[in-house]
Amino acid sequence: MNHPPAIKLSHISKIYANGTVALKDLNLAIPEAQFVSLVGSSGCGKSTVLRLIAGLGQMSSGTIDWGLPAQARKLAFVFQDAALMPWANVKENVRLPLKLAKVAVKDAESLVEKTLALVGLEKCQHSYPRELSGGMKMRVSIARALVTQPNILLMDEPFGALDEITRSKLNSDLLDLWDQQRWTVVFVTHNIYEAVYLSNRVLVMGTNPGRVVADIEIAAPYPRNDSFRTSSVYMEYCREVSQALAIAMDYSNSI
Ligand SMILES: Nc1ncnc2c1ncn2[C@@H]1O[C@H](COP(=O)(O)OP(=O)(O)OP(=O)(O)O)[C@@H](O)[C@H]1O
Repeated sequence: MNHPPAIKLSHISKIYANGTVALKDLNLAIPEAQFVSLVGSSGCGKSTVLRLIAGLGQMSSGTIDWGLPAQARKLAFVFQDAALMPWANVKENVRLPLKLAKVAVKDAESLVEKTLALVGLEKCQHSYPRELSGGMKMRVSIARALVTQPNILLMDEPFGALDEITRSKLNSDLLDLWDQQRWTVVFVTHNIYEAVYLSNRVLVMGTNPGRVVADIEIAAPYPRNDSFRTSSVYMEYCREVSQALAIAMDYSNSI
């Protein structure tokens, strides 16, 4: 049976108030439970796409259609900056969205505990953000998104500020979680290696105006692990994405 896509963007354009044409006639269909990365040079409109999907801003034209009706759709957003509340400990930070959504205390408690365990934060649940490394802060930020039990996860360069080893560990942990939970993920990154490692599909965007110029399926099976990272198949996909990116940049520079 053919399911409708979880998210379908049709003929999306976005012109900001200052006249910047961030997106023009962007079309994109993301099936349910797919892990999709958006890569592209700075300013090509990756974050704009995520923000429009999240409903944070209005499109100038075009439509977004959803596989799930509004009441069943649960989106969560993870930003590069973990933006934790400094006065609250890890557990309180993770509980915050449930508090805002007025979830009953007992239900919230069990959801928070389950989520802390899921992302490996039980041991530091009483720590404050100032006591955490960048990687741990990002785990808290991911936990704060997952505690709402999303079915669509939007991630805007979540690991962009982390060192390579921490990024690589968080990539593996995120993929393990996705394997269990199968949210639909739209992941923005500048890092080709990260995009190929994580994704079912890598979409390369071109600039001026922002649009999708290449749609590359990463057909390697999951679960993926370090042996995938060191395989020739992986390197071949990285090369393919890198070439598509170079073509997109050349084209953008020539117009
Ligand atoms: N609020 C805004 N007002 C005016 N222009 C904006 C606004 N937000 C983004 N832009 C412009 O729209 C274009 C796309 O921006 P966007 O942040 O979506 O790109 P990006 O690909 O995510 O960039 P980066 O990789 O640097 O984060 C850029 O030219 C940017 O300067």
